[in-house]
Amino acid sequence: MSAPVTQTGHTPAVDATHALSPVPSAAARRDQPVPGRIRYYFGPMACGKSTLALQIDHNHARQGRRGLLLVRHDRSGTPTISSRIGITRDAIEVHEEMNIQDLVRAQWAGNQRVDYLIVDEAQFLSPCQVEQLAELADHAQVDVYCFGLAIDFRSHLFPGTQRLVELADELHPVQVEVLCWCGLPGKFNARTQDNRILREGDTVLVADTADSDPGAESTVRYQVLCRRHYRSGELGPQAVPAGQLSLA
Ligand SMILES: Nc1ncnc2c1ncn2[C@@H]1O[C@H](COP(=O)(O)OP(=O)(O)O)[C@@H](O)[C@H]1O
Ligand SMILES: Cc1cn([C@H]2C[C@H](O)[C@@H](COP(=O)(O)O)O2)c(=O)[nH]c1=O
Repeated sequence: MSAPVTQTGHTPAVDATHALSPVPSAAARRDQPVPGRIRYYFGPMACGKSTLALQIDHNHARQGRRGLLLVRHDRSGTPTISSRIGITRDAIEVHEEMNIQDLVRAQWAGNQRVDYLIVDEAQFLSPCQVEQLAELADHAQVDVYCFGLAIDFRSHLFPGTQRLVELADELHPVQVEVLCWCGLPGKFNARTQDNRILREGDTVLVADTADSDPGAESTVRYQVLCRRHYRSGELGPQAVPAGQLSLA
């Protein structure tokens, strides 16, 4: 790009500070509260999101930080964050109309500080509730840890996930791979019934990857697949035995 030319035809001396307004000095910045960070940990079903949520809460709480555990539609049907690895904690159910800022304000009113929020099944938050998390991070310095699915059974972003992807400071794919029956890493959460993939239906349908009642007919469940097998609809030879390790 060439330098601007003035009306008199002279090229002005380049002023490196010309275009941008100055950021505050380091000393001035010390007076500014640092905003909280929003982190979104995402991955397919059963990759370990709830386990990670409880681990992060544990590590913060043991250092004296105060957090709130939030969840929407846990598989257990109760307001808990429940990990398939066996650990479970009570949580606050985020109802559809709940204002998360009001929830935190109610804690403040009871003289309880809130340093961080852990939100499991965050894909089910409304975009408006994600905005409320951003407000808490920016104006109340609350750190926000969200855990959830990226895509629904039709392979589209959940609305809550979309807003989180747009607003979060950090996006973290969970590292533990869930394998498709063919051995490739799976990313797609297929909704299945009677050994075939369902492509139509409500976005929200709480169910597990394991067959809760293998004897029963027509159980809706989920199966994690690679893209090729999600698109072709091939569910593999048969269900793989659920647990390889005993938690006894
Ligand atoms: N019996 C087991 N032995 C060891 N690890 C297990 C067992 N059952 C489940 N897990 C681990 O727990 C993960 C599922 O954790 P969970 O937090 O419930 O997942 P998500 O919240 O992503 O659905 C599995 O991917 C696996 O790594
Ligand atoms: C893909 C998909 C999933 N769900 C539900 C099914 C489970 O109850 C949760 C995900 O639980 P996990 O902790 O990640 O295993 O979400 C849904 O309602 N709609 C969907 O499209």
